[in-house]
Amino acid sequence: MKELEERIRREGTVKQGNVLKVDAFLNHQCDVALYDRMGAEWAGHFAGRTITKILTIEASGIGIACVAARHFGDVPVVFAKKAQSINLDGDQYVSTVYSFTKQREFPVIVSRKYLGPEDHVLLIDDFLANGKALRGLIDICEHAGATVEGIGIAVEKGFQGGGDKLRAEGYDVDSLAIVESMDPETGEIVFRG
Ligand SMILES: O=P(O)(O)OC[C@H]1O[C@H](OP(=O)(O)OP(=O)(O)O)[C@H](O)[C@@H]1O
Ligand SMILES: O=c1[nH]c(=O)c2nc[nH]c2[nH]1
Repeated sequence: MKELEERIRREGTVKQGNVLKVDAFLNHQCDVALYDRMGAEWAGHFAGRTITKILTIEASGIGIACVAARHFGDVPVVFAKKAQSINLDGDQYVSTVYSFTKQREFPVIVSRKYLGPEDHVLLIDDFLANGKALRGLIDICEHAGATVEGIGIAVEKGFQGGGDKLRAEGYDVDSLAIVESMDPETGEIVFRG
């Protein structure tokens, strides 16, 4: 998606430790009109697939997934929680995810009420790096007996390999911008062609 690539070039900054900071529009301050155009792109890519639910993971995926849902017939959006809460009751699917930005493991929890074998799921997230977050969500779908129809990602860091491993396993991963390399010294960002 050219618009997203240009926005990353214009407003993104490359940090040490393979971190791309795009919090001016994607995952801190939110450009909702951009989210809407991203949702339209995924709707085009996944047209023809039956999607009954969108699944994402807190925190940064939630806003993007909710706007995307408007392009998939307003299907419900479920987000995996990263902490137990007195607000979570009943039976849960639980997995574990190593957080790239927080550098520690979190439980990922989805109530059994909101995901089941009848569901055809689109996974949505802001970033795909090593693929840990998606592995947690896929694990939860497997526990639920739900079908993963596809994966929509805003920014994939291709050089970290998580996306290509998932593609090799047969998942339909649609990343709107794939960063092939980025240099914290010069700030240069190269996208996959
Ligand atoms: O492919 P991966 O290596 O798993 O990296 C991608 C994940 O990392 C971020 O989550 P994180 O827990 O760092 O922060 P968040 O609370 O901003 O979502 C991002 O939102 C993705 O969920
Ligand atoms: O803002 C972010 N920048 C990143 O480089 C990244 N990788 C995973 N998750 C991320 N979030």
